[in-house]
Formats: sequence, structure tokens, C-alpha cells
Amino acid sequence: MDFRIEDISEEEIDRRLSVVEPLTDSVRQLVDAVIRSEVSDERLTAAKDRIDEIVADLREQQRPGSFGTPYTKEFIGMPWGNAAVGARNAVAPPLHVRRSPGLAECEMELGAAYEGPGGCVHGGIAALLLDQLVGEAASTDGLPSFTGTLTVKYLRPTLLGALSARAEVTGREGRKTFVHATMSDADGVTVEADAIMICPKDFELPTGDALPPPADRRLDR
Ligand SMILES: CCCCCCCC/C=C\CCCCCCCC(=O)SCCNC(=O)CCNC(=O)[C@H](O)C(C)(C)COP(=O)(O)OP(=O)(O)OC[C@H]1O[C@@H](n2cnc3c(N)ncnc32)[C@H](O)[C@@H]1OP(=O)(O)O
Repeated sequence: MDFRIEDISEEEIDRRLSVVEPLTDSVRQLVDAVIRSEVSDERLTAAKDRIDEIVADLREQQRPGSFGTPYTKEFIGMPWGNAAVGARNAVAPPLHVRRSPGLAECEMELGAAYEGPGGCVHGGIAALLLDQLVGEAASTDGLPSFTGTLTVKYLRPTLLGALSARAEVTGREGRKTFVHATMSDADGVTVEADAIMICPKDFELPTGDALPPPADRRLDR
């Protein structure tokens, strides 16, 4: 796992986000446009050539492997490549998660890129997003928890569109945290999930006088 420290200020985080968030949003628009475009084959081929040029330009300087999650010394995380919340990842809707102790909530708009059955959210996408949310709820005390078991129950089809999701810690037992989560549309819950989250036994968080206590750590941004 990549837990590198990149000690930048909150102002610098904001500055970087102000550059990459609009870029990532444009890529999301591109994905949606490709799925739904009805222009001619010639225009589709011309679009491919223009996109290939942009890819070659961005590849001039690339970091090796994935983005990872760098942390500042104040323990603010930057999970910008994350598949559910990543500010640089057009695959992520992205979720903008609100956290309070034992609770994680968000609203989202899922469009054509998240389709499974026609007009409906893909079951794997619902599981992905709820997995992120249970991880965030379980980690609100500042200690990391990884998903051990995630059980997902699809109650009825989730139509693409405006949705909300919520995860709440229901119990703790040693290194295990139990979390219940739901995804809902305007008519109520469509998917529910139960997770057993586990803080790995050999996992050591960085320590030191400079670091805030676990409860004050902001594990992501
Ligand atoms: C520099 C700073 C660093 C900061 C770090 C911050 C971190 C980020 C924080 C917050 C942001 C939120 C991010 C959310 C992301 C979304 C969530 C995911 O997608 S997570 C990825 C998918 N999950 C995996 O890849 C897990 C892979 N599995 C493992 O790593 C291990 O198997 C693990 C940790 C799950 C358990 O390993 P063991 O060795 O610690 O566990 P043992 O000691 O054997 O068991 C402990 C207890 O847990 C139960 N247990 C073990 N495995 C279980 C399982 N799979 N399901 C249910 N229970 C299990 C056991 O029965 C035992 O229970 P008994 O104490 O006896 O009651």
C-alpha cells in the first residue's frame, strides 16, 4: 500500500484541486458523450485522433503505477486516484462524502457511464460506492478499516439519476467494525449492504509529536 507523505499546505491542496477537478469533469463529459453520441462514423474517428493527441501529451510526464494516497504531515489524505471519490479519476462519480462520527453520507448523480441493466445502475457500481461509504464510516475515528466482508442486497432496480447513500456504524468488537449502508432514490431504499470492516493487526499508523491524535485526523480530502 502507498501511504507516502507529501507535505503541502491546505492552500496548495486547494490550488491543485482547482486545476484537476475541472479537467476530470471534462473527461467525465467525454465518457458520457462517447456513450451517447450519434454523430457520423467519420466524426467519431476524427474524435479518436484528437483524443489520442491529448493522451500522448499527458503521457509526456507520468508517475509510475497508480496515484496512491499521499498524506500531509497534518494527516490530510489526497485519494485523488480512488475509484469512488478520486478528484483525478473520471471513473469516480465522484462521491462528495460528508462525515461525522460513525456516519458517512452523500448524494450523487449517476448517468449513462454507470449503466447495468438498461436504464438502471450496474450492481457492481452500487457495491463499489457502498464499499467506499462503509470504509469511510468505519474510519471516522481516524483509524483505517478495510472491508473484510460486504453483503449486498438489491431490493429493487436502481434507476440512473439522482441518488443518495448513507453508511452508519452499528457496532464494534475488537478490531472489527460493523456497518450498515443504503442507497436510495426518491422513493426510498433500493440497495442495502452490511459490512464487517477490519483494522488489520499489523497495520501501524505513523506516530510522532507532529501528528494529530487519531480522532482529529482527516483521512481524506
Ligand atoms: C500514512 C497514513 C496511513 C493512513 C491509512 C488510511 C487508510 C484509509 C482510511 C479511510 C478512507 C476510507 C477508504 C475506504 C476504501 C473502501 C474500502 C475498501 O475497498 S478496502 C479494500 C478491500 N478489502 C481488502 O482488500 C481487504 C483484504 N483483506 C485483508 O487485508 C485482511 O484479510 C483483513 C485486514 C480483512 C483481515 O486480516 P487480519 O489478519 O487483520 O485479520 P485476523 O487477525 O485474521 O482476524 C481479525 C478478526 O476479523 C475477522 N475477520 C478476518 N477476516 C475477515 C473477513 N474477510 N470478513 C469478516 N471477518 C473477518 C476474524 O474472524 C477475526 O475476528 P475475531 O477477532 O476472531 O472475532
